[in-house]
Amino acid sequence: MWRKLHSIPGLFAALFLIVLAITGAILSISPALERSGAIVPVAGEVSVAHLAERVVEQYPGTQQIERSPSGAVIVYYSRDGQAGADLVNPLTGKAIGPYQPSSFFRWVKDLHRAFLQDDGGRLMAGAMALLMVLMCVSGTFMLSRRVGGWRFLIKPLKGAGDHRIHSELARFAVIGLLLSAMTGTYMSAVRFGVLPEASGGEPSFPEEVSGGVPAPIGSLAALKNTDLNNLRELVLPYPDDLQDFFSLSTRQGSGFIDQSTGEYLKYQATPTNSQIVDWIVRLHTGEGLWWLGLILGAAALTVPVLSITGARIWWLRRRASRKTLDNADEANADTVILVGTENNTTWGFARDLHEKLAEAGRHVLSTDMNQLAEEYPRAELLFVLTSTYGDGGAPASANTFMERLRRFRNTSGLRFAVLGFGDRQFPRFCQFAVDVDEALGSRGLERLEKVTTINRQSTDQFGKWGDRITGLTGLSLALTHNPTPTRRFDLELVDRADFGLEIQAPTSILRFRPADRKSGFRGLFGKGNARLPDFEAGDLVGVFPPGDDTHRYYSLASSSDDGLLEICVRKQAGGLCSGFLHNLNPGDRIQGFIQHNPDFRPAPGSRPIILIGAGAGIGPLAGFIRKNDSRHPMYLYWGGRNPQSDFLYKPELGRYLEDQRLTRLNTAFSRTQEKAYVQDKISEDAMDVRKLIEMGAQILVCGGRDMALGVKEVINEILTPMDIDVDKLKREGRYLEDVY
Ligand SMILES: Cc1cc2nc3c(=O)[nH]c(=O)nc-3n(C[C@H](O)[C@H](O)[C@H](O)COP(=O)(O)O)c2cc1C
Repeated sequence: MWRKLHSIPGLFAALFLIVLAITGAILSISPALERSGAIVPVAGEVSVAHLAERVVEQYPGTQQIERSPSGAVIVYYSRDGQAGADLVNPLTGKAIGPYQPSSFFRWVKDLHRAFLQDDGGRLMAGAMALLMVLMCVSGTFMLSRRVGGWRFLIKPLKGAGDHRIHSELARFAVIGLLLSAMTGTYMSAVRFGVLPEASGGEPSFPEEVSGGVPAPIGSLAALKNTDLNNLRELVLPYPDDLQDFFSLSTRQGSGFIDQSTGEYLKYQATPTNSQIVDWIVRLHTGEGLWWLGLILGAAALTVPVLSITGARIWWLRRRASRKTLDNADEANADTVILVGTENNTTWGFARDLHEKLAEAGRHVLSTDMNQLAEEYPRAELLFVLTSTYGDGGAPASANTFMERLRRFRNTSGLRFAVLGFGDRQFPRFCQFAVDVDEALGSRGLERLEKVTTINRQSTDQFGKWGDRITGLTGLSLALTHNPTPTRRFDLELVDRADFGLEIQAPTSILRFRPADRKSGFRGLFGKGNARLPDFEAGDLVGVFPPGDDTHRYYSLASSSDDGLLEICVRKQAGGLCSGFLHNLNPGDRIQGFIQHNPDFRPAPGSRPIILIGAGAGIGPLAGFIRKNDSRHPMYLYWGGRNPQSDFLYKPELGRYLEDQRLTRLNTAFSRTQEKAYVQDKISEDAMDVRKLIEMGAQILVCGGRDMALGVKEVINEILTPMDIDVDKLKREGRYLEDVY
């Protein structure tokens, strides 16, 4: 529901909202500009009487003195029958220059208020402000759901690309946008009479005046008692009319002052409702609050980017999940397909299944696993297609599924089959699918087919699963989905550093730069401009060995900002891809693609980070340290075999210690006298490690599975007195693993 509330009005209103936001941002500068040119005396320094006296000396024909919310003082006068207006210095009453409101700002204001139209435009602007309120609220609800609850709204976000930019910007700007939108809506509602205007701020005209000889303006008590900074406007009496009076308006109230006695003839304090309205207008315009104006302006500037990224997210989601599939509704579906995905490839398989089931006459509903309803009253078949992420965990579109499942009622005797998508390169192959299968079974649903796993999106395995389902249900399903091949780019090896040859653990640090394909015009003219795609240390590069269409993932030790793509690769016995990489010479080329892995990153902030790795697992950890420009406390535990042979990144780590990007380095070597593993070093440092965890430290582990298990065991021992365990830290995002 929140998504619909967010995306439909968003798409419709994007263009109008962009105009409102950009004009709002421009207007937000105006109070700050005015303020920077204004002379503002300190409170108590200048009274209205003092100012009026000076002004009248300079402008004998003064009719009105006005003070703008930013502090500029304007005198309206008549001279030789001509009306004029000057900006004056409030300390001396002398002219600064003629008062000429900027025609550019006036035009921008008209565009902002009414799209340069009359009431129709104003109504549209008001409606847009209301839509913006809706978008801010629905967006905040969506974000809270995405991060797992309101408590986590400010925690570091996962994800990459448009999603990440959209959420980060929205989180930064939402309060400012909401404030502008709510105050704008209010102002519009008052303008069109939907809400009543504030009233009762003006006193009635005085019935009687003293009629005495006018006293010098600087001696009038009511004006002497009013500080200039509270002034809004002072209207002077008509010259030589003894029955006329001063009319004074201040922040606190309005009144009429006798020109002879200098006393108030009538006074009315500003009622609370007028004060509230006044504040609402100031909060919207930033008038008199120039710093707030600039903050609101900065927030408004995010709207064009939010609109573009929002539209792209909507479009990609629509294309990927094709929610426009001929979807049955929850009440009528006889077949339900639930999809768990991080990067949407699983949706491609789900779509094929959906279409084939629909062709076979079923009423099919396909949706994300996180959208599981409380019941599907008519459904007989449930298919769950899900990938696995992180260390055997749920992908993004299924991360609240298990919780939702607890509220699910199986009212129609559903039979289910789970199909897991994963990659055997990861130790917990299709683990989430297995967990979902077990959870559905334990909710009393009948298993149509045992959980099936598909390695690397194999079309062949998918087809075979379809054949089995055909046999079990009698529905003819010739499943044929063939995922689109990933876009690859070329890389050229720049240099390599080799380690571990003497101790039978050949490991190399390989650095690549983007390679030009040198085709077409670019190839003909000069070097071309190949660029690395965006990535961070901890992301993965998928590498294709020649003649093989199956990629292998390697964790990245550099980020694209470094200008090079760096990986650390251990040569596996009989390993096709690692063998190929180890045989490369500078100038040789490979093909790869980037797979983002935002779940494996150090958290921002000042809490300590404990990095733990062994062998080639040091790659991404070294990348994190290299990027530690803010000198975040970082502790590295790393295990190798022999310091003379496989001490990877030794010189770099020395430099990082020196310039404090790395706080402490602890190494363990297993093929020396010491015979120590990394977990032994952690165990020796148990007290220190516990203290760091008590301070909120985050732990990142990278390397082989056995090492990761050993480390987990030791950390669990360290945590015992704290009455927590690694699983709890994992749930809090404080224990991350990149294990292979
Ligand atoms: C960072 C990362 C972690 C992964 N972790 C696992 C895992 O633990 N187990 C597994 O079987 N597959 C794992 N995979 C493989 C994906 O599940 C597999 O590529 C799947 O087809 C992706 O489908 P999706 O794009 O719909 O999410 C991982 C992939 C990546 C990029």
